[in-house]
Amino acid sequence: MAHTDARATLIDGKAFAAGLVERIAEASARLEQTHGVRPGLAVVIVGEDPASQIYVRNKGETTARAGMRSDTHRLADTTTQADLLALIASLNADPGIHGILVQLPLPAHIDAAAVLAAIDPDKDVDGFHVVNAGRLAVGLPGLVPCTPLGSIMLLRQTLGDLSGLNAVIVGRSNIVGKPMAQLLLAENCTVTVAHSRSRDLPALCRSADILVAAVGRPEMIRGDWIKPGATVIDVGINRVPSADPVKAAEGRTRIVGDVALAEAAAVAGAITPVPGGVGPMTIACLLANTYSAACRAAGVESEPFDA
Ligand SMILES: NC(=O)C1=CN([C@@H]2O[C@H](COP(=O)(O)OP(=O)(O)OC[C@H]3O[C@@H](n4cnc5c(N)ncnc54)[C@H](OP(=O)(O)O)[C@@H]3O)[C@@H](O)[C@H]2O)C=CC1
Ligand SMILES: Nc1nc(=O)c2c([nH]1)NC[C@@H]1CN(c3ccc(C(=O)N[C@@H](CCC(=O)O)C(=O)O)cc3)C=[N+]21
Repeated sequence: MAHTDARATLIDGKAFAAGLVERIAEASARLEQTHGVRPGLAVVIVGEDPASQIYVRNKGETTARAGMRSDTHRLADTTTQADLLALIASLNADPGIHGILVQLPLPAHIDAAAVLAAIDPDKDVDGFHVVNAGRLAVGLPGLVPCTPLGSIMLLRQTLGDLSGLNAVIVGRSNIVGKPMAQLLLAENCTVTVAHSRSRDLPALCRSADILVAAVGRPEMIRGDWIKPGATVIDVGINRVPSADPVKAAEGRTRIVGDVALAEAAAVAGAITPVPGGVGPMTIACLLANTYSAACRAAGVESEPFDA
């Protein structure tokens, strides 16, 4: 994309996601007409974490917009691991449910790894099961984590072919950083994964043609860490006090990314804003994964969405 002035292009993830959800809705309707299968997603949330409640509500609304079935299971934070595993077993066995998402984080008394391992890998629409992580690592088809998948779609839309570009990912979590590295490698990028022990992070970031921030620290990445013209994908979702001190005193909050947006936009070629960037893509990709899991269950080839 041409970089003609000092202002970066804002990558409109919200608009891209809306178009994607529309295409998924059409493909889902065709699947239902031709094979009598309506894609079904089950979301399981344990406890009352307010941020999680927002994601779960957004997912429910978007799933309805796509004409899919969406069941939300709200469990008390005192729920035992055994009860949660029993619910997952029943969802694994339910032919009307093609995707299962267990909202993270789980309460401390529950072993999250054991819970993720209990989900049928073919219904693991988060792509967090070791079988799907393994498939991604060796290049086999499988369910790919939604946030990295959505980020790659935005990069391809912005840059086209990613071959040979230097990509730096800040963050090495199993849900964002590591799968993002696998996907960028598959796109023929030269990939560096940075984390809390990395030395001279600003210099590392300045070497990036593609910079992915998945840290969870509000506005940590500054404008002078960015290579002029680089493409920046800000995955961070951080709740901070409102910029207006009166509202802040009332306890009002706003959401910012891991990148200082105004500074970065003066240097980068293109950048995803927060909100309105990667977040809506995560939800759209969750629906894309649910649709493809439903196709697989029905023995049908899924239609591709990566426009
Ligand atoms: N937009 C969306 O749809 C989604 C957004 N998110 C958001 O993305 C962010 C990251 O999420 P997630 O991957 O789950 O987070 P984790 O907390 O699991 O991982 C954070 C990573 O950042 C690294 N890190 C922490 N501090 C520093 C530092 N000072 N310098 C360099 N690296 C550092 C950590 O390093 P180390 O491994 O060494 O500890 C770790 O690898 C969060 O803001 C989260 O809310 C997450 C999922 C979806
Ligand atoms: N099993 C599991 N899978 C997840 O994918 C998962 C999870 N647990 N736990 C929490 C994180 C975070 N996450 C987000 C999804 C969408 C938005 C989103 O829609 N954001 C919008 C709106 C933000 C707002 O204003 O509320 C935006 O950025 O524009 C944000 C964050 C999924 N996660």
